[in-house]
Amino acid sequence: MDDLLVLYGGTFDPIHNGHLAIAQLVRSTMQASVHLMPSADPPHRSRPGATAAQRARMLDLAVAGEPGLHVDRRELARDSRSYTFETLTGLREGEGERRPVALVIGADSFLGLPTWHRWQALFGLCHFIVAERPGHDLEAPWPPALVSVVEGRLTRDPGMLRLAAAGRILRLRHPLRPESATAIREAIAHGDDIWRGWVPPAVAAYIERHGLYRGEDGVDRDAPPAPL
Ligand SMILES: Nc1ncnc2c1ncn2[C@@H]1O[C@H](COP(=O)(O)OP(=O)(O)OP(=O)(O)O)[C@@H](O)[C@H]1O
Ligand SMILES: O=C(O)c1ccc[n+]([C@@H]2O[C@H](COP(=O)([O-])O)[C@@H](O)[C@H]2O)c1
Repeated sequence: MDDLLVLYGGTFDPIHNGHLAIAQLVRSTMQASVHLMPSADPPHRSRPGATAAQRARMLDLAVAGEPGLHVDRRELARDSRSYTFETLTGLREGEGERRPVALVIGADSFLGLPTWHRWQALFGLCHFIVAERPGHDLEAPWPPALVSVVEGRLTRDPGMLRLAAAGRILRLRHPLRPESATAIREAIAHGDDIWRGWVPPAVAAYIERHGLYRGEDGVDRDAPPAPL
């Protein structure tokens, strides 16, 4: 069987130290590279405060000098909303059916899985690696739809994710990470410097240089377009 491919999808608007800590933990737990995969600008909901190109550039800066962490731009090649089902279906066309593929998601995303496009089919396409997150208790009762599909899939053994191509759910145990991209954007918009400690220094410098997240909706519309 081919080696495990680990993807960590997100808006990353911007990437923060919580994302990075989880990516590092997954790298060491799974003994595998982790590919951070920014989603495209969604056309049908409020757009991110930074463009897709800027969000991907901040990811590049965050993983520079981090062996085993990479940026995967496959969702940026499409100009429509990136449904994970479509991303993984496309990936399977290239990688085949047998390669183990795992998707890293936080507890909030996991508990909301039944709202995702063709979510039940995802278990035929990938494993899930679930990170705990403050305010989203994985011990509390789960949505009933999730319970019925998840049954028999949960594992605490990372090795299980290499024994099949898809379908397992690995729960990570780790110290909770309080960072959130919303809190970062809000702090910047309010002129509060606290956010600087929540992102890697190179990302903080990029945000400042490009005047990101200063406007009401996170976009500084008066700023001249800055080169990436
Ligand atoms: N502090 C955290 N702890 C655990 N998981 C996290 C944390 N922050 C983000 N994640 C997970 O990482 C993935 C990508 O997150 P995303 O880019 O949406 O960041 P976010 O901080 O949740 O952003 P926002 O506040 O804009 O919703 C999601 O699955 C999310 O659950
Ligand atoms: O496919 C879907 O319906 C779907 C719905 C919500 C989120 N996702 C994916 O989940 C990941 C985290 O999303 P977000 O919005 O929390 O950054 C990201 O890769 C999204 O593309 C996917």
